[in-house]
Amino acid sequence: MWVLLRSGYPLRILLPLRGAWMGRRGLPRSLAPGPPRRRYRKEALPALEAPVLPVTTTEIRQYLRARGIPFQDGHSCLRAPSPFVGASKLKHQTGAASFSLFIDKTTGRFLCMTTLAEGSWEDFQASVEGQGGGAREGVLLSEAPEAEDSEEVRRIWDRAIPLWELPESEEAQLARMMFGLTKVTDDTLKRFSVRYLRPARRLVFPWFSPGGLGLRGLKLLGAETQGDGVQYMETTIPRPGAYHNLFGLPLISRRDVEVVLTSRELDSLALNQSTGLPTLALPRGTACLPPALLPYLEQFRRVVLWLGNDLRSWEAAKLFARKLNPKRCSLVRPGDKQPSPLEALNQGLNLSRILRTALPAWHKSIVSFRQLREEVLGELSNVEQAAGVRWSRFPDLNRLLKGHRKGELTVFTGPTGSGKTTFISEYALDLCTQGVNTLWGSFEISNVRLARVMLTQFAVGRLEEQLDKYDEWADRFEDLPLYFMTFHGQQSIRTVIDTMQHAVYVYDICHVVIDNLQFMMGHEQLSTDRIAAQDYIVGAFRKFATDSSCHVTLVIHPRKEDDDKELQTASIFGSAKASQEADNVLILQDRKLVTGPGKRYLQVSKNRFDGDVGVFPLEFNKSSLTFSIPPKSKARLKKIKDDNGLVAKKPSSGKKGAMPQISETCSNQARNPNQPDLSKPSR
Ligand SMILES: Nc1ncnc2c1ncn2[C@@H]1O[C@H](COP(=O)(O)OP(=O)(O)OP(=O)(O)O)[C@@H](O)[C@H]1O
Repeated sequence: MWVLLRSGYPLRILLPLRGAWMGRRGLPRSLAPGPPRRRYRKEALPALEAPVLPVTTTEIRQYLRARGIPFQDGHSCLRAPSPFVGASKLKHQTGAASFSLFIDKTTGRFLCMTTLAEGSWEDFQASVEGQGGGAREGVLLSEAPEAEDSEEVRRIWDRAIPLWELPESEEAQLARMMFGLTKVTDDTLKRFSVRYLRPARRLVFPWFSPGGLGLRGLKLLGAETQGDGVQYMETTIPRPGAYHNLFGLPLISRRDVEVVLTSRELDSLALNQSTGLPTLALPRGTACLPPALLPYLEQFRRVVLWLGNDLRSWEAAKLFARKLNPKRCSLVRPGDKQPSPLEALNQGLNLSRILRTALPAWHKSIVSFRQLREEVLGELSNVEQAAGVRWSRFPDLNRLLKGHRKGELTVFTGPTGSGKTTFISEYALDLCTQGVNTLWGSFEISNVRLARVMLTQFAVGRLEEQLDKYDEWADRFEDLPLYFMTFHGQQSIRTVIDTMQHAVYVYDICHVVIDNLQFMMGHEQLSTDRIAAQDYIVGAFRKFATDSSCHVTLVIHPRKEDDDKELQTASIFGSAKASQEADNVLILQDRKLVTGPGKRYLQVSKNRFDGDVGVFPLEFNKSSLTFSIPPKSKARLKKIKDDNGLVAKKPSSGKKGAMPQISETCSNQARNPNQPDLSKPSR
């Protein structure tokens, strides 16, 4: 089901389907709603062919002033009287309550807190100008819970019971141990209305509609021991993309001016119990902070983010603070003495004291080492995490690049028709399956074709021969945090960057793939114009990557060279700017060193992170369209050039004309325990 967002931006999202989730995610079939069902909803609105220019805060203000609508400036939203509240009701609202419409300063999307009507900036304008009938009913484009979901929610909620009411105390003890709740009191569980679903052994966290309008959804949490630790599994109704529960909201009073944000419901329980402070848990943890939640956080003058105990949580906290307005945010830094709130409670630490160590998120333009020293220590003591997300299908890429890091620019090139799109699709899919929110800009091939390639790679096999499995794979695929720009053909760089910025704000995108740069070059005839245009575009992507803390992978065609020559960094079309600006340069080589049909090798010719460069072979599998080498055939990996098996440090990488550096062997590499079994779905 492809639903177009009416945001004015050419973005399409893949929405996960419901129906199959229960059995699939481990709940007993007795509770599952039967066989997978597909429900198609008509597209809310026709596709927008031409992208609409994004709205700015200044334009929103000007519009409100021109229409005589009073407004107040907030942290991330503007507040105004809601046109969706009837005149009679409005009369009863006084003070701040009468300004119940929240307009997101970045996107112009609005939410009326009284009627829960929501929509885009264009919808708001249409309503003000007397054409917005739908919004007045409070259902405009809002995700009203579907009847089937409501039934499911009700059925599960009714079957779940409070933990302390479990008849067998042994069972209750076991459940508390599994979820680390031994120190969380019944009182706390009661306050937050947490229940337990016995047959599925899941904790159940409710999502109540604001204003006491009933139960809107649920999150079910399972726990399994894994080695020394516990692995948690989450399921939400509705699906994650529509599950906008700020857990703990009913306990917040209008007068609260401080809040602690956590990434898990369990952490909120621990924090609230030991500090008595208002706490809210984000619905999807560190994965994203949907702007739809921002209006609910406007009332707080101070927001403390305590998201977890790893570097990823720390990165997420910094990103979320940008959206919330860094000036009101403080961040609890992960560390030995500062684990997650629940762990802190269980270790008998003083949570209030930890909160007092929270660092301000806002930095002046000039900082001293004093402000950076903790951050540097964090990176040094978490070397693995600082190296980024590791590929599960490409251990050789991990060996050379160490991982995929935010804020970097990767330039990728290879001969025409060599399989660049096919490779980069699998490289990005691999990261996406590990929770890296990804945005694709495919200007050459249509999104349908690209999605087909990706789905084949995801399923690691030809789906045309097993259409009965299509729904199962497509359902899993839809759950990935994957978005596509709907551009096709030539586009202006400004429009593309605007769309990327919008996607970072709305979907917390961490990786953008642009295939390929030539589609932003316009129609300059002279080669000097073309080179200048390319330099400008590369500079714009570089700046975006740094400013947005987002990784950009940019495909660039090589310049025309002799067919039998290998490509090098200098073969990238244009001046040396692309390779200078890039943090990583990857080249898909298809000649000379490896021969035979389907054989390619990937060369890392620049690596700014730690300088390791080298090459490794890729074997194309025509039926699954994958390049990743199945673990079993690793022994077949060839030593390509290097005689001593050492990794070369970059002597001249990134410089014009740099030659491929010494390669390395990779035959006996241990399998990453996190690497999914490619014969099975990864989730
Ligand atoms: N190693 C390979 N061996 C044989 N066929 C391949 C290989 N890699 C990709 N292909 C196939 O070749 C075709 C072109 O691949 P792809 O579009 O990925 O190339 P590209 O380098 O991106 O092309 P372009 O230069 O036009 O952008 C696809 O049908 C793909 O399945």
